Amino acid sequence: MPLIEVDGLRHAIAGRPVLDIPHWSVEAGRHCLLLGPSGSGKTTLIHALAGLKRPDQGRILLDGQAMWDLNAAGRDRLRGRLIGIVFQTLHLVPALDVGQNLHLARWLAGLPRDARAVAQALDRVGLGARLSAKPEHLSQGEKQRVAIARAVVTAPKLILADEPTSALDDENCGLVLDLLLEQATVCGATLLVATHDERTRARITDRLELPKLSAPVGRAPKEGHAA
Ligand SMILES: Nc1ncnc2c1ncn2[C@@H]1O[C@H](COP(=O)(O)OP(=O)(O)OP(=O)(O)O)[C@@H](O)[C@H]1O
Repeated sequence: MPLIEVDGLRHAIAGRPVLDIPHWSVEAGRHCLLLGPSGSGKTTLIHALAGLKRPDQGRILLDGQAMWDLNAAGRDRLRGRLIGIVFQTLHLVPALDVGQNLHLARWLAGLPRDARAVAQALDRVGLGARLSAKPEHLSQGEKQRVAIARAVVTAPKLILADEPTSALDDENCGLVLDLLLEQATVCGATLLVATHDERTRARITDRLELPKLSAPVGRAPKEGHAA
C-alpha cells in the first residue's frame, strides 16, 4: 500500500505555477529522491505533504488519510503521528538545549515524555554527549545531526528531509545520507529526500523529478497576475 499518494496536485505562488503533479505515489518503506532545480517546488511539496501549506488543488493521502480534508488540529495530529521533518533551515529552537528540542518534538506529536527515547535518538547520530548543549554551541554538521535525531525521535512512518546535503562537503554529504538511510531503516520509515545535489543520485534510486514550471523573475508579481 502506498504511504504517499498524490493526485492532481497543483499550486501557484504569486500567480506563477510551482507544482503540477498529476499522480505520484511512494510505497511504504521505500526511499525516494525528490529532484529538481532550485525553485522547482521541492520545499513547497514537502510543506504540502506535511500539512503545513495547503495546495491550490489536488489530493494528498498519507497512509490512506487525506491530509487536507482535516482541520488544523487534525493535520497537526496526523503530522505528529506519521511524519518526522528535517527542515532546510533546520529550525532548532535556540532557547532549548538539544535534549529539550527532542522532547518538544515528542510533545508536539502527542507522545509521552521519554528520556530514554531521546537519549537513544541522540546516541544513534553520535551526539549522546551533547544532550545539554544549546544549538549555538554546536557545529553546523552537529546541528544537522540533531535535526535528524529530532525527526526520528517520534518513530515516524515518513521522514521528509529538505535539502539535507547541499551545504555539506563530500564526506559530510555521505555521512548525512548514511544517517538518514540508517534511521529510516531503524524506524521502518519511508524516506523522501528533496535535493538538487547530484551526489545523492547514486544512493537512492526511486525518484520524482520536478520540472521548473516557469522562469524565475526578479521580483514576485502581485497575487493573481501570471508572470
Ligand atoms: N513566499 C514566497 N513568495 C513568492 N515566491 C515564493 C515564495 N515561496 C516560494 N516562492 C517561489 O516558489 C517557487 C518554488 O519554491 P520552493 O522553495 O518550493 O522551490 P525549491 O525547489 O525548494 O527551491 P530550492 O531548491 O532553492 O530550495 C520558487 O520559484 C520560489 O521563488
